Amino acid sequence: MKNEFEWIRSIAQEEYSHSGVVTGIGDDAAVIREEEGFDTVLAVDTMVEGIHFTKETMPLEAVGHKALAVNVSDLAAMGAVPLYYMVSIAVPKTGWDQEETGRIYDGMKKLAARYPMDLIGGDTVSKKETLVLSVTVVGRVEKNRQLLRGRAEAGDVLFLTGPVGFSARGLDRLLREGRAAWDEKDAYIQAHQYPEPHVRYGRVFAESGARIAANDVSDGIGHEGREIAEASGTDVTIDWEALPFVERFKEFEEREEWLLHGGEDFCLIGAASPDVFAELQRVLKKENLPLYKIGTVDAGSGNVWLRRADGERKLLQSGGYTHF
Ligand SMILES: Nc1ncnc2c1ncn2[C@@H]1O[C@H](COP(=O)(O)OP(=O)(O)OP(=O)(O)O)[C@@H](O)[C@H]1O
Ligand SMILES: Cc1ncc(C[n+]2csc(CCOP(=O)(O)O)c2C)c(N)n1
Ligand SMILES: [Mg+2]
Ligand SMILES: [Mg+2]
Ligand SMILES: [Mg+2]
Repeated sequence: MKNEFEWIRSIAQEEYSHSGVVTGIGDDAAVIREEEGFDTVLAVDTMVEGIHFTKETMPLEAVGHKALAVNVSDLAAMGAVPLYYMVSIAVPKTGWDQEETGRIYDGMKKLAARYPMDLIGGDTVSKKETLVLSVTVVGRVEKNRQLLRGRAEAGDVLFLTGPVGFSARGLDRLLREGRAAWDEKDAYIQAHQYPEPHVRYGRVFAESGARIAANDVSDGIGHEGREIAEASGTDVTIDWEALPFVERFKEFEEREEWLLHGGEDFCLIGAASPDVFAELQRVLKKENLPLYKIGTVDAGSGNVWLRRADGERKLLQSGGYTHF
């Protein structure tokens, strides 16, 4: 077994992909240098064993993948390019070994290599009972091009960059069946275990320079739609029948819960004028990236409405996972 310092050396990268790393792992803090013309974007999200995953719902590589992915997703929601990450890991004194924590890092490194992102630091501590993994990410976006939640206006199209409800449907099965449900070919299990952050969408939105509101879907479109509505001083209306793949959920009693409040989907929900939406759809189509119109932004004050095929609207109550 390696001691704490040998272990840190073992997870450190041998070289960095970005020349902006002035000082990486091995000193009191990291030093990075940003280029002219860009703003730095920072986010941190934490995954806690027993709350965000268990050893039955997630392979350890997936825990690493998802801990980084949920953070990259916040960068995507700001239109940023992912560059660097830092990892704080609190490992229980019993029940976890170094081979297992190594697999969490393998999952993070595999995802990081795709962008690429460099691991430039972190922290290692022990604790009782459950593992806690906190990832801080650093990205950059062209000056003043960041995407914000508060940019929606009445008359806008409400859109989604991918399906929702898949992760919640996968989790439902994982909580009942545990490892027996792990299946690389099952889209719902994969959506829960290996969410794909929508970085490319965020970049297309930011590069367009158009007025676009965006938020990533960690807590369900009911919640994220409300955040856009509140920040923009509007209402939003979700058309139930327009939700991507809604027909696959017809037979399930939990369909509203999964699609509207399930969360952990990590696609983007956003708003843009009808003209901008049509142009984005055209540009994204060339890259085989779908963009779904799921509703409208209306004059109002932070409400979320759900509209059925017959046009009937009902106010959507708050839902989704809350920690307090
Ligand atoms: N404990 C905290 N201290 C300081 N700021 C916080 C804290 N928790 C959240 N924030 C800030 O509040 C804002 C919203 O955070 P929140 O975590 O809800 O967003 P998110 O990461 O998009 O959602 P999720 O955590 O569900 O993925 C962000 O600006 C975030 O930095
Ligand atoms: C074992 C297990 N039980 C329940 C869930 C569901 N869950 C946990 S946190 C969260 C919202 C996003 O978290 P945050 O607000 O911290 O971003 C959701 C939907 C899970 N993933 N694993
Ligand atoms: Mg957060
Ligand atoms: Mg977010
Ligand atoms: Mg987040």
